[in-house]
Amino acid sequence: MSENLPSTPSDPAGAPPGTGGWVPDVSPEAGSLIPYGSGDRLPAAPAQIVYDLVKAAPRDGRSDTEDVVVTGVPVNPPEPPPSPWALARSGARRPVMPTWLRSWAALRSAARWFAGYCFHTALFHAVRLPFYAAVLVWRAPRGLGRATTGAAGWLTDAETRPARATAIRREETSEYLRLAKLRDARVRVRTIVAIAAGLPTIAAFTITWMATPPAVHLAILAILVGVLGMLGAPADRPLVGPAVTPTKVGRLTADIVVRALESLGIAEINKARREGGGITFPAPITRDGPGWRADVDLPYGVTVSDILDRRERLASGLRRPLGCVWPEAVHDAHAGRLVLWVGDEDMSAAPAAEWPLARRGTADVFAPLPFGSDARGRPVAVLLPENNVLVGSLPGAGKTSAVRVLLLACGLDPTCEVWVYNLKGTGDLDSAEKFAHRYVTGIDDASIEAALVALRDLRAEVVRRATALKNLPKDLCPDGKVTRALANRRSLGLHLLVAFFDECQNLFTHPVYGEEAGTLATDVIKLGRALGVVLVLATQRPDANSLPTGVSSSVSVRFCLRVMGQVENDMILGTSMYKNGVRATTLRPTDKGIGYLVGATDDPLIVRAAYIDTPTAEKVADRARAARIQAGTLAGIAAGETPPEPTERTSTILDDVLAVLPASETKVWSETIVARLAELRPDAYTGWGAEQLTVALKPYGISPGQVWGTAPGGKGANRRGIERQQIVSAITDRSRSGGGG
Ligand SMILES: Nc1ncnc2c1ncn2[C@@H]1O[C@H](COP(=O)(O)OP(=O)(O)OP(=O)(O)O)[C@@H](O)[C@H]1O
Repeated sequence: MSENLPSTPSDPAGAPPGTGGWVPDVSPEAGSLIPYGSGDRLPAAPAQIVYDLVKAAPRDGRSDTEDVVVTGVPVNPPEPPPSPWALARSGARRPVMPTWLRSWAALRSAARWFAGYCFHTALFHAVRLPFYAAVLVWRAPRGLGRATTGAAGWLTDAETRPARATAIRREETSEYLRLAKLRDARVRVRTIVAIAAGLPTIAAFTITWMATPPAVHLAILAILVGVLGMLGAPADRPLVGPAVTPTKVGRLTADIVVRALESLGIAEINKARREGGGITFPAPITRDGPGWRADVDLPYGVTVSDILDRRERLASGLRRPLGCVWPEAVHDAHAGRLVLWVGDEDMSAAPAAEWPLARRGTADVFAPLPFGSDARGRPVAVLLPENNVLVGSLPGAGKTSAVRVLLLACGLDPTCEVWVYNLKGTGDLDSAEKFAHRYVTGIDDASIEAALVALRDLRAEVVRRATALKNLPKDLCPDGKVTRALANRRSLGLHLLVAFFDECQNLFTHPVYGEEAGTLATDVIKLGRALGVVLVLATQRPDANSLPTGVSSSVSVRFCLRVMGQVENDMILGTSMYKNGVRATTLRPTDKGIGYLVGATDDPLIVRAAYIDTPTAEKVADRARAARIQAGTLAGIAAGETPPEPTERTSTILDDVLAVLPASETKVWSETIVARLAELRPDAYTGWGAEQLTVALKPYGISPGQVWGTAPGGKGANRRGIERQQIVSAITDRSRSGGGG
């Protein structure tokens, strides 16, 4: 009904412009709408509550924080409760335990915060102690003066002096005499008290002074000066200031949201507002995590993408830092439904939530792995089985750190086999050496070739797994895919195998290995999904040349940190994402580790990846290694085994094809060659068809032609095949150019 109702134009007759519209009835029969400006009630309608601020926006100098109240019905939360029972029925029950007591992690985090707070406060004041001392000394004479005047005033009953003066002025002799008598009595008593208390005190003080060493004298003097200094403090200038200045974040109200949306300069919004239609609120603005959430229906014709384009202006309109303002589309609603979440704190400035596995615990790679948190501070996890992950951004936005989170999580599951190819050549992922089966870092040809060999091996592994899975009894593998139960049966070799390729553009753009690598990666992504082989690819150059289309279109989980343009955005996040308002282009250079995550949850989500610094990563890797030693699964490079044989690493498709083409055969059918290749290296070539051979040889400029041959039955035929001489020439060229092999 919210969309079907006229927002405002159907004002009751006679309502002056700017006073009509609809606001929700918050009476127990919630759902009815009250036309404001008329005082009439519409019949109750069982519908969604619509908050319409078309004409309620502040144009009359009201402050932002004031509620918009029209005909006595407030639009902005919190609303005066119509009846406690109605409120209780409709309200969400607050959790019995406070959030910080609901898990050990939360409790630890709260305790850490408190300890940090105390430490900071203590340090803050400790540094200022000399200053405090100087101020106290400066104020002590005034304090002494105040103390003396106060004591003299008390002894002489100074407080009744005005009463006596009044009696004298009014010439009330008897009243004056009564007051004077009273004063004399008081002064007498007070003098006796002063002598009785003062003389022993002075005596005790003198004895102590004479009996104690100079250090104690100093302490006594310091205390005296301190007390006098405090007595001498001006009322408006306290000695000690607060160590933490609380950030006061204003409430998000409908007025503020409307004002911000109006300030975006979107013609349709302003036109709709002028005509009395416009912005409605399908739900009250509520607290959601450490911020406010407003659900907004934009005027007809305005889409959420229009708003996302102007996030910066929106932040200005809301008077909040950019990193606090996170507008989102609601993908299962209409294109004009906006969810605006406004955080109390800039996301990039807020401390990142600690990675739950940073200090203790192991992981289960068949369950979602903790990855980071969303803008609202809710944990975000990524499921690896049946997925592949692509991470992309401009240099330095936090790709490797995001990859490291997944890498260490995989390491913490002793059943998970991890291969790491850091083609950036830095030591960012070095901690993985302690538990990974394969670990290579470098940007030289040898490292890139090693990555290619890994992809070949992965492809062969996929083929092996497919056969292994097919041969399993159906009751063990009802869904035809690798499961935790199958992974636990070590002998089957169906555990999860996750291969990480950081800066994978260096592999895919390699003049010799690039094309084959692209084909292999696409195959592995497409075929390995259900077979427990997962690729995690990170690239800082997401364009058509650096990321094969087969790869960019097939990965299912995508994390895009800051990028420059629409092409890169859609390359990483998927086609039309930019158009749909999922724009990593709006992120700022300071938004390190923050990006859009697509595929891990139903809707794209803005996520801050957990940040694991190098010392912590080393400790996590130690735990991962220990867990593997205990489970008996430490293998490969982490167990000191030698990396794959150099012959294997340097052999290429050219060498293998030449190996199966004896000099006696000048031209051979492609199908014959792949059959021989499968015999030569079953692990690498089983399952290959003539098509794959064509793709694999294409980078070397070799394409099949028509070849006359004889089929097994003895019948001659013309089919597609390869000339041996082409292979020989390609190998010669490669050797001349120093291309390896
Ligand atoms: N989640 C995060 N939270 C806070 N800071 C982060 C986060 N991720 C990364 N950073 C910061 O950003 C810096 C760069 O991160 P990282 O090396 O992962 O970027 P990159 O995109 O891989 O860079 P390059 O493209 O050069 O490889 C880190 O040193 C760290 O200071």
